[in-house]
Amino acid sequence: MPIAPCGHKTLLVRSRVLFDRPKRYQVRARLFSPMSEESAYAAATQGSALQWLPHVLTVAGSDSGAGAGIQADIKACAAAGVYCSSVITAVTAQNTVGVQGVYSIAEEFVAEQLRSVLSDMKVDVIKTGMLPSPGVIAVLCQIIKEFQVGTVVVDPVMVSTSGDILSGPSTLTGFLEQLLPLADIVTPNLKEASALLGGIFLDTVGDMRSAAKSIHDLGARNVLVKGGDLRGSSDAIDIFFDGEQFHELSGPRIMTRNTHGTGCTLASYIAAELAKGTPMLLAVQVSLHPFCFCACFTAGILYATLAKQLFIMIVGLISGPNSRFSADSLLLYAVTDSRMNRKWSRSMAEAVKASIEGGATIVQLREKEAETGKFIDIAVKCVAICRSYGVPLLINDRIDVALACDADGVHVGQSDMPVIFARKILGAGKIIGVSCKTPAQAEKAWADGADYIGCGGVFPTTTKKNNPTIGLDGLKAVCLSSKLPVVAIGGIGAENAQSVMELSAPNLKGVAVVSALFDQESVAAETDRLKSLLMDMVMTDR
Ligand SMILES: Cc1ncc(COP(=O)(O)OP(=O)(O)O)c(N)n1
Ligand SMILES: Cc1nc(C(=O)O)sc1CCOP(=O)(O)O
Ligand SMILES: [Mg+2]
Repeated sequence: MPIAPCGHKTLLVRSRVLFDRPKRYQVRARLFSPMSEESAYAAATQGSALQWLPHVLTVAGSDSGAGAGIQADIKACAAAGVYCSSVITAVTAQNTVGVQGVYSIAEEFVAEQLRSVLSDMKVDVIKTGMLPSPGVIAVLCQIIKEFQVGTVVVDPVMVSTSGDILSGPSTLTGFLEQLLPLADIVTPNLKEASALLGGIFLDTVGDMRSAAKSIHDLGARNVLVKGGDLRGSSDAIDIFFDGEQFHELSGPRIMTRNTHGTGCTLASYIAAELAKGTPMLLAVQVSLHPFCFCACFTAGILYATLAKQLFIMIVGLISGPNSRFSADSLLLYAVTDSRMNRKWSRSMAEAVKASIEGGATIVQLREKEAETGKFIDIAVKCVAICRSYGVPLLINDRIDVALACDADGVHVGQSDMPVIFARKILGAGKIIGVSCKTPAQAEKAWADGADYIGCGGVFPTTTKKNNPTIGLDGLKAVCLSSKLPVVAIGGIGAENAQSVMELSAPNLKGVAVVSALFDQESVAAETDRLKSLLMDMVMTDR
């Protein structure tokens, strides 16, 4: 299909037809992460669909048993929905018990593999694993600089879980002087952190904090010291340090010796999240989260690896499009109201379908009156409708209902189930939104693992009783302090949407609306009207 250089909208819409890309990436590329016209054209005409996909390049050793190394990295990225290319630095004869042999690849051939991939494909993140020689580290660092790779995740693999040496002491200088200064995050376990710091003894969480700071001082921008091996603690505690703040990420320890490959899997999952644009701390939290809610898996790093890989694959497969939240879907957020449906004599299913046909980009079932059985009944129908259109459906307040109907997530308020517990129950694959009226609430939402913030009431509303109005200033304060995407709510319609979207806050992604869509004769027509206005605002914004 020939594509002529043309206006931005047309080009992107056409290029969307060319590639059978997952819907979330279509929307992102089309609306919110516009490439320049030239690069969109180049991608559409020269490149493959790979140009559009988040892409991790793993530079690591092959594990014949496939529990760790390159094989684990590829599986973790696949489970996270991210393309993974691989540069092999060593071939190991290995199983879950130990390493029987290592054959290192010459640095020249590692360089050749790196150049092959980087000269052809857009790589978002390089993740490093086993780097068997100082020469391999040197060529890797040189090529990272040469190709200006955006993000580097360093898993400083030195000794396998079984105790076998994978990178000898000769590589230490390379790690310290060349690789760590390029690292956006480094993920040592206790032994590796100790080795990087000249063999110091790490025995307490306090030691882990000091180690994280010292490794940060060596040049890594973020450090995750994994405490799975820490003695005497009932919880597995990891310390994350971003140069300013420490975060203690803890979860109950699993008593297992089956830890082969855990480090590779975690670092790859973090790399995959970063490739998708997830902010650093959230990427780390999400990578630890999938394992929190199941009795067999815990936050922390002592997991049974094979079961863990299986689990993340299952999460990836069964949760499908729900597992990855795109902030772009907040553009026109339809929040239902059954009283309005009764007034206009339509069923919830009819209302939801009409809002999607009018252009709603996400739907929330806000059901304040129905009994649980009835709510689930309605929700099951609406999930089926939304899924058939590829639009996420969230459930207001009720985590149990969301689970029962396999909704894409929930929206909770400050007096509903706290985000941290909702996340534990729902896992990383579901979307969690939380209402925030203040910067402090926004900060907590982020730390607790929410995906987005609903902020209002921006204007007075009659839909929700006794709802304090925070105004445009209140909305702006929350947006400016929030690391999460924000959707504005409360009294918003076609007449004032522009004043909301004009706030110069890049994380303000859209408007959530009840009455201006559902207390109307034609839901589809009103949704379409508001959607067109929002689209125009987004387009002119660029
Ligand atoms: C997108 C969005 N933002 C805010 C809310 C309000 O949630 P909450 O404060 O829990 O109030 P109720 O909706 O439960 O009455 C929302 N529902 N959606
Ligand atoms: C459900 C809800 N939450 C709000 C908040 O401020 O958190 S305002 C609101 C109701 C919004 O309805 P309408 O679009 O009809 O004004
Ligand atoms: Mg609520």
